[in-house]
Amino acid sequence: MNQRSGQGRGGGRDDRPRARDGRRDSAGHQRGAARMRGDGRRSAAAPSMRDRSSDEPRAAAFDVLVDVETNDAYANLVLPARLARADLGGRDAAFATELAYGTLRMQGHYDAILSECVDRALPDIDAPVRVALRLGAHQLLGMRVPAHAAVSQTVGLVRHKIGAGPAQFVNAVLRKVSTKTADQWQAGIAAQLSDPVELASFTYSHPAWIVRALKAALVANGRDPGELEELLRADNTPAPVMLVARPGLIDPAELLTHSGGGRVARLSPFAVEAGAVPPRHIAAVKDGRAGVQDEGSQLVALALAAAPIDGRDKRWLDMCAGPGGKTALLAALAARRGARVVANEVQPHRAGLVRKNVAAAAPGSIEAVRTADGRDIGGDEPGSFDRVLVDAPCTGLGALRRRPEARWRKQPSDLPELSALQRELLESALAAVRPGGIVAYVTCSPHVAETKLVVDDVIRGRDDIEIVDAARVLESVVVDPGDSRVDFGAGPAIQLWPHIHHTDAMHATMLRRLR
Ligand SMILES: C[S@@+](CC[C@H](N)C(=O)[O-])C[C@H]1O[C@@H](n2cnc3c(N)ncnc32)[C@H](O)[C@@H]1O
Repeated sequence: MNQRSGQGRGGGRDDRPRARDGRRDSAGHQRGAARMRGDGRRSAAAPSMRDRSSDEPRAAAFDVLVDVETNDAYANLVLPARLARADLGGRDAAFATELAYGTLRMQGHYDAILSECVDRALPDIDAPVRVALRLGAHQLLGMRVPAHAAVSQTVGLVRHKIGAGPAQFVNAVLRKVSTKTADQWQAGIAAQLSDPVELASFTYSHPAWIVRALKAALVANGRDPGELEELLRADNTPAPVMLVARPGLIDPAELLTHSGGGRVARLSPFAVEAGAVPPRHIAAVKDGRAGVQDEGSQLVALALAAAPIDGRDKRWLDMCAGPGGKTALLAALAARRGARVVANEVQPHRAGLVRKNVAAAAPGSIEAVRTADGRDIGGDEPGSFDRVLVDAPCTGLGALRRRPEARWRKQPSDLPELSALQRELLESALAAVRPGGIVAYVTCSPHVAETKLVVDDVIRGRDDIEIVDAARVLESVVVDPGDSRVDFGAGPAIQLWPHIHHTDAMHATMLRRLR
């Protein structure tokens, strides 16, 4: 799906757009389809952004998109650097961010539309030209940029960055795109799709395998599969930047005063929604008393610390710690009760990031930051830890709101290797924890193959492991149990959802080792 291409003349390079086949002009137009998809966040393109003459934000977005497309770059890493290089701030930075992130999120949707307007398979078009077409399509269909500005500015960009021939081609294709509204394109292509998964995939711009996986995850967690569209829409909605005020180091109220108009969050007692001040400019973030951390990540760490255990509670292990967001929160919690954290990370540079993240940790709350394979710890140090966090490497399908390109990069073929590693890490954690101690198995993915199936496989046939009702533990740590988002399901596992909890879709299963 979304590669409805290659139907044209094929072969030689021809920069003229294909004549439209006229199949869909009168299809029943679905009113409000673009709004329904949650794409583009039109409000991000406020009137002040509608007719910009400056090319700089578009140039920045284009460079980021080319980098992501051709070098597998991460938009959330390259965009801030590119904005800084161009000295873009305020509305220009917001415009460039919406251009880049919105284009990436809705890429599959736009590719399906663009494929109707060109005479060759999209992958056969040079990457920078393909990227420019998507960028233009986003302005035309997902933002309130007037058509003439969207086309002329994008064409000017292509002329400057690539050349006159490609500029002509982009001009012709974008003019064709602009002949229909977003709702008309939606209705026309939707009319050709009878499979509900393919339809959702096109409408909400998610690969079909992810649509299927998210639906299966909703069902496996006792939720109504009818929530799927809401979930897909939430994935297309930019997530607020969340900060954590690390307990004992800074109060949320104080952090709030430095963040320029944010607000305290409703679930994690340590979360603050960032205001106008970029986190990198907040002193407490720079020195490690606070950090950028999704509320869901805070909640699973808080739940691990809150789970009741009998006896000693002195030594905690964070087995997959890099870059150290949860380590820093755990260390702050451990310091309050005289416990110490061992942070482990297999990649040396990520272990370095853990050290940076715990720079402000209370003396003694970090026993060590190690660089080692977590799979060896259970064998090397059996029964040594009272609490163990396995924040396992995963597909990250729970954080699609924050990583706009991730959905196009992940493949179902990633799963077998990842889930094998996840099993081994969990087995090691269950060996490393002492009898009576607790392991939290955490993923930033709700995929059943990375969550329930991993846990089921690892504990199958074992009578020395008890599953803890983590959902009830979580209820005990949230700031306002009366909040409508406090719906953590029947348990025992925690599964958070962007469309319910407004967090990343973090999963946590808690296991107690009985002997
Ligand atoms: C989901 S991330 C952890 C995020 C981290 N807990 C945080 O909150 O900042 C998973 C981490 O596991 C690390 N990792 C992968 N394989 C590992 C292994 N065999 N042993 C230890 N760490 C591993 C990855 O390098 C990555 O840094």
